[in-house]
Amino acid sequence: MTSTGHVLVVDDDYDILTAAKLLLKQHFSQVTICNNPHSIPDLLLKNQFDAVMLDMNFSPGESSGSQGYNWLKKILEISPQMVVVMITAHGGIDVAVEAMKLGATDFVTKPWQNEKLVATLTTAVMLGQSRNEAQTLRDTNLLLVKDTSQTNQHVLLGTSGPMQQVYELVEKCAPTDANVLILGENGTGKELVARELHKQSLRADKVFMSVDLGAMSETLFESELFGHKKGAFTGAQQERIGRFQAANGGTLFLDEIGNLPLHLQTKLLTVLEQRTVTPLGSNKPIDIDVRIISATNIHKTTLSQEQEFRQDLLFRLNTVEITLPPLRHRIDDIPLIARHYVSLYAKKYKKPITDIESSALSLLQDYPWPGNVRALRHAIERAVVLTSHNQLISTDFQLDNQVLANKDTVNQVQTTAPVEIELNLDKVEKNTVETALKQHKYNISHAAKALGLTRATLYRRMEKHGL
Ligand SMILES: Nc1ncnc2c1ncn2[C@@H]1O[C@H](COP(=O)(O)OP(=O)(O)OP(=O)(O)O)[C@@H](O)[C@H]1O
Repeated sequence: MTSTGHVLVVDDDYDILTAAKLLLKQHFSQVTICNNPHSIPDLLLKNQFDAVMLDMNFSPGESSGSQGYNWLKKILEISPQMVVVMITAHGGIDVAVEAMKLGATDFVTKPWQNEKLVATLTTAVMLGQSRNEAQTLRDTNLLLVKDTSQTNQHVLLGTSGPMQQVYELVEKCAPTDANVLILGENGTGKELVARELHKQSLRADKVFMSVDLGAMSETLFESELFGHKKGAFTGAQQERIGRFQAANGGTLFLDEIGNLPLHLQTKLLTVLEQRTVTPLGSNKPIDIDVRIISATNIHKTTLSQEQEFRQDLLFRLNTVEITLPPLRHRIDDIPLIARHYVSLYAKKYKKPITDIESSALSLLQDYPWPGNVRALRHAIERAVVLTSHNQLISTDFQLDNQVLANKDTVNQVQTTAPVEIELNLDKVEKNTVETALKQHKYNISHAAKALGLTRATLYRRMEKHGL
């Protein structure tokens, strides 16, 4: 049976080469023979071999094997993953052992037994093919890594004070391997910051893998993250590596970490503590080396409650914490971000739009953007698609008037815990008083009026809550 595979046989004895070719071409799709080892570099450059069969001695009377060692070294220099099988004279076991120390994979003795030679080379070709495949995957991965980190889609924009602080933190902790927890409302750019941390880290040329824990079903959690063996559960028809292993050497971004149920938090904690994963259906732990960046839109106060989130896990995840401010707290960034997406979408939809009018920019700056930068980006995309002007104008934007009318509520809702609704009356009262004070810039008369209280009552409540 012929299997795919390209074999190179190098020997100075032409009879050996002819015999090898006659035998091997019945078993492999291509066999190249060569009687002059000086042609090896050129052959390696011009062909993709899966295995090389290499003689040890190339001069009459020579039996030390030193020529074979030198050509073996040369081959591995040019092609480090090459599988080399040495041909040794009968009794030359010591020489063969030495060659294997230098990187040869196996050896055959002359005169060979046909079946043994074919078996040895079949194993060598299979090993060579999987090494070539792995190399191709590594190269492709490297290209993808470069491609995704350089694309315009992933630029973190903003020059406002709050963003400067974010950049500073990113720059400081990116080159360390510290785990980072990124906090912020939906759409504030948490994933972009995670990518930036990876881009500026020592792992930049390795993979950045993102996992949305919020979207992962509980039943799939373990197999997705830790992988599984064939037959580990009904439906596991193939062995599959998990995200931890796939991200090995690189960065694993665990998005929506706050949505992880408590019992799965325990499993994650074990992996982070032990730095190993055990695929489902296996009992062999695999070492992993990944940097963990996690993110959540859940408020820190909620995360800090033991019944919601394991504090030992939180402690592992937030060696450094980066909080992204909502867009309404950095409205100076809106023109820059808006113009960036205008030009991106104008190009994408091939529309001759050059800019955005200043009145439209003011409108965007006045909008509270509960969906933050993601919502701004979508609004721009929609406007670019629908407009018939060369500059976007206010009426190109279909902003939600209700959100605009309740602008202050957006702030209030988003700055308190967005997911957990506070039910403790005392706390609700404190939050409401605090919000009213902030909204009215600590003008007691206005805040009291908004709350339906007299000034004296408001003062009493402020005192009660230590405000
Ligand atoms: N500072 C920024 N500059 C440019 N684009 C941004 C910025 N922040 C966010 N974006 C864009 O907004 C969108 C949402 O960003 P990202 O996914 O990073 O937010 P997120 O906080 O992780 O959101 P979620 O909490 O919903 O997962 C993306 O399209 C991203 O390109």
